[in-house]
Amino acid sequence: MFSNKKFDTNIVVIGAGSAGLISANIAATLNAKVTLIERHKMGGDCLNTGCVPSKTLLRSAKIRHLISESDRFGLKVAEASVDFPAVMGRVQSVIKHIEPNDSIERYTSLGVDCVTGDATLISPNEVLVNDQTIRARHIILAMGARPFIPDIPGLENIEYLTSDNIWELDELPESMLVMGSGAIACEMTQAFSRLGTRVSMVQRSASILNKEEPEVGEFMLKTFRDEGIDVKLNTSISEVRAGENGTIEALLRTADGSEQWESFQHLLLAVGRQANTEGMGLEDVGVELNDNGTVKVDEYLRSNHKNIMACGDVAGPYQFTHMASHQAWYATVNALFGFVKKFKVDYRIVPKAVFTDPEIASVGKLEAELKTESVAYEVINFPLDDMDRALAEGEAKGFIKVLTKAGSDKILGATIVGAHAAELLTEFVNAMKNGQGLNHILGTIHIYPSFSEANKYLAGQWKRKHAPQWALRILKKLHAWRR
Ligand SMILES: Cc1cc2nc3c(=O)[nH]c(=O)nc-3n(C[C@H](O)[C@H](O)[C@H](O)COP(=O)(O)OP(=O)(O)OC[C@H]3O[C@@H](n4cnc5c(N)ncnc54)[C@H](O)[C@@H]3O)c2cc1C
Ligand SMILES: NC(=O)c1ccc[n+]([C@@H]2O[C@H](COP(=O)([O-])OP(=O)(O)OC[C@H]3O[C@@H](n4cnc5c(N)ncnc54)[C@H](O)[C@@H]3O)[C@@H](O)[C@H]2O)c1
Repeated sequence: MFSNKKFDTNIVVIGAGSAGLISANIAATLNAKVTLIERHKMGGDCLNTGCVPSKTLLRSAKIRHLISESDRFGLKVAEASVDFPAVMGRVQSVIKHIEPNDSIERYTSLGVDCVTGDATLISPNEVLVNDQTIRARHIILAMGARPFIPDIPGLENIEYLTSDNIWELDELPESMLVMGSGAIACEMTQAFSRLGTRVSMVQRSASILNKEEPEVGEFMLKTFRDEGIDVKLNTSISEVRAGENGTIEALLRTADGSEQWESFQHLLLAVGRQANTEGMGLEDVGVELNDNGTVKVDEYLRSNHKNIMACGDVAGPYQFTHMASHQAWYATVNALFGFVKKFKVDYRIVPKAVFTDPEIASVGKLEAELKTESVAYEVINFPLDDMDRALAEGEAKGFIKVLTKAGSDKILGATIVGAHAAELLTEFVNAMKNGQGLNHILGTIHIYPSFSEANKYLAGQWKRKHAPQWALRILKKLHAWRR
C-alpha cells in the first residue's frame, strides 16, 4: 500500500531469540510500531536448543545420579534404568510448555508485527523479507550465534553433534567424545555421563572451565574424574574418520606429540559459538564486524550505522540469555529515544552460571584480572562442606571465593561452587549493584537452615579478619575489670 511516510515501521528486529523478543516487547510496550522477523523458531537458541533443553536434561541426569547414590540417604533402590526417548520427550515437553510465551500469537497480541522469513539488509534503512521490503527508522540485529565448527581434517566425512542437533538423538549414546571444556561441554558431559554414556572430554589446555577461577576447574576436574569421566587435558583432535558400525574414530594428539586413534559412537563439538552475521547483506550495507564475526557496536549498542543496533550473541561479548535481554533494553530504548537521551550499556556487574553439579556461579572480577589491573585485593574463601542444610541435603561440597578491595568490605568478585550456586550468587550481585559490602551481608538475617547462610558465614570470616585488634584488646581489659 502506498504510504507517504518515510518509514513503514519504527523498528525492525531481526531474530526472535532472547534478544529480539525482549527488544520487540519493549518497543511494542512503548507504543512503537515494530516488526519482528524470525526465519526458524520463535524463542531462538535458549528455548529450542540451549538453556531450556540443557537444564531439563541435566535434571534427569541428576535424579539418576541421586538414585545411584541412594545408599547415602538410607534408601535401597535398584539402579534406575534410563528410558532415553522418555528423557528427551520430557525435554521437548518443557520446551512446549514455555513455547507460548515466545510465540507469534503472544507477540502479535502484544502489538508486534511478526514475520516468518529470512531477513536481508538492502540498505541501512531497508530490510528484505519474503520479497517484501520494509523501511525502518531503526534496525535491531539480534540474529544470535551458532556452534563454531573447528577445522579438523575429516570432519566433512562424518556426522557430528553440536548443541543444535544433539536434541534429535533418539538413543542414548553408548560413548561420546566431547571437544571443549566450557559451559556447553561441561554441562553435556556430566548430563550424558550420568545417564550412562561413556564420555571422554578432550581439552587442548592443561585445565578445564578456563573462564572461571582456577580452583573451579580443579574442583570440577576432580568431580568429573570421580564420576568416571575420562578428561583428557593437553589433548587435541588432529583428525577424524568414519569407523566401523557407524562409529567415529578420532586421532587424539597430546602435548608431547604422541597420537592415538580412539573410537566413539558420537563426537560433540562444543568449542564456542559464532555470530550469525554472514549472508544477510551486512557487508553490502557496510555494517562493520569485529574479527570474531560479531557486530562492532559502540557503548550505546549502535553499529557504525547509527540507526542499526545489535544485541545478544550477535553483538557479544557475553553469550548469555540474561545479557541478551539486558542489552535488548539498551538497544531498544536508544533506538527509540536516542535522539533525546542515550544510555550506555552497563557491563559492570555480569553474573553467570554453569549448571553442572555442583553448580558454578560467578560475578565480577577474577583474581588474575585484578592482578593484571594492579588492583590491591584480598581473598576470602569459605568451604561449603560443613553447612547444616547442605549436610542434611547430602549436598555439602564446594566453596565460595570472594575478592574484596584491600582493607575494605567492597566486593570485587565472587565465585560459588556448590548446590544452588546460581541462586546464592544473587546476594553478592545485589550487594555489588547497590554498593553494599560484606558488612551488609553479615548484618542481614538469613534463614536457618538455608544454603544462603554460607554467604553470611563468609562475610563473618571477613569481619573476624578485619576486627580492629586494638579495640579487642581494650574490650578484654574492660570485661576483666567488670568481672
Ligand atoms: C546448550 C546451550 C546452553 C545454554 N545455556 C544457557 C544458560 O543456562 N543460561 C544462559 O544465560 N545462556 C545459556 N546459553 C546461551 C543462550 O542460549 C544465548 O546466549 C541466547 O540464546 C542468545 O540469544 P540471542 O537472542 O542473542 O540469539 P538466539 O537465541 O540465537 O536468537 C537468534 C534468532 O535469530 C534468528 N535469525 C538469525 N538470522 C536471521 C535472519 N537473517 N533472518 C531472520 N531470523 C534470523 C535465528 O533463527 C534465531 O532464532 C546456552 C546456549 C547453549 C547452546
Ligand atoms: N550455563 C550457561 O550460561 C551456558 C551454558 C552453555 C553455553 N553458554 C554460552 O554459550 C557459549 C558457548 O559455549 P561453549 O561451551 O561452546 O564455549 P566456551 O567459549 O565456553 O568454551 C569453549 C571451549 O572450547 C575450547 N576450544 C576452543 N577452540 C578450540 C579448538 N580449536 N580446539 C580445542 N578446544 C577448543 C576452549 O578452550 C574452551 O574450553 C558460552 O560462551 C556461554 O556463554 C552458557
